[in-house]
Amino acid sequence: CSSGTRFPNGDGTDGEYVGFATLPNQVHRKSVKKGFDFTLMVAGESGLGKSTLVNSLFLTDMYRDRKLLNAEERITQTVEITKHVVDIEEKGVKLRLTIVDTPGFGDAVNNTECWKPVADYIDQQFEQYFRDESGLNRKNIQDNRVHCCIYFISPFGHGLRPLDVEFMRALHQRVNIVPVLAKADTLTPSEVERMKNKIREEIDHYGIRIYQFPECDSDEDEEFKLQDQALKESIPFAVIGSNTVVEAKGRRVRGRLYPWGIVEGNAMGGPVPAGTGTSRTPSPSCGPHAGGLGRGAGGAP
Ligand SMILES: Nc1nc2c(ncn2[C@@H]2O[C@H](COP(=O)(O)OP(=O)(O)OP(=O)(O)O)[C@@H](O)[C@H]2O)c(=O)[nH]1
Repeated sequence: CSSGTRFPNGDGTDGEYVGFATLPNQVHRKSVKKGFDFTLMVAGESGLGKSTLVNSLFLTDMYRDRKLLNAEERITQTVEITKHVVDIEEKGVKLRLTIVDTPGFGDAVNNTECWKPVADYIDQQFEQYFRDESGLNRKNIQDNRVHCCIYFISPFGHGLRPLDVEFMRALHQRVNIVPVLAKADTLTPSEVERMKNKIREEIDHYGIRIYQFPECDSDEDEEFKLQDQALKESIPFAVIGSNTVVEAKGRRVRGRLYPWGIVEGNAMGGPVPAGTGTSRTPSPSCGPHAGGLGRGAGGAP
């Protein structure tokens, strides 16, 4: 027995079916029309390339308000929590993406509770959303809750620093943390692997709860399952950011130009040998495979 009804068209043919079976379609249509809100936060020690990566991820100059000459110079130190909003549309689906850039910590003489302003900011957004949801006008609530925090870990240490542990432990109950190994172009592939292992061990050891990717559906095909597995195993992702566009083999790419070659900073390319060295570029740099292969036969810095 079905509760649905088929409304006939004017010409006597069967019309649109209306019943609860159409609910998923209705919800889908409504959500697509309304668009989605997503807020991404970047946090971590000062100078690890947070602002740069945000800029390179979205292929835009999110810091154009900073009054300096060009994009590279405009990335100056972030001294307060700043918010940038971009409206993105892909195949008719709208996304209002908010990036929250937080001041890097570690510069001050006393770094005690340096995580506090960030934790307070996240709490305030929750409280605002809760207030809006409890209010009368619930139709047009702006969701500013922080959905994800990309946490930058220094490539220059030997794993997590005490401040990293403190910071992530202060945030892990509040937000989904995705740890990344910053400036991966400064490490060789084996160094990247070693650092990743160390960081994974320490995350476990200190009981830090990072974001867990959802389980893959059992009916997915094998290739997808393997990709999914590789993605999960490559956490913390190694990342490389760049604000400058460089030319490599006739292609203009966002990358970092070194005396021995180019490290491509976008999630797009394969190897782009440049100059006389046999350097290679990681591909893709913003994803799990970013291995930081910047050092070529031309010599390390
Ligand atoms: N080698 C290398 N350098 C990078 C990378 N990303 C950024 N940089 C450089 O690192 C410096 C600091 O970058 P920012 O993006 O300002 O760093 P931040 O983490 O936002 O710094 P704060 O504003 O102090 O929090 C700049 O000179 C960047 O050009 C990277 O992937 N590799």
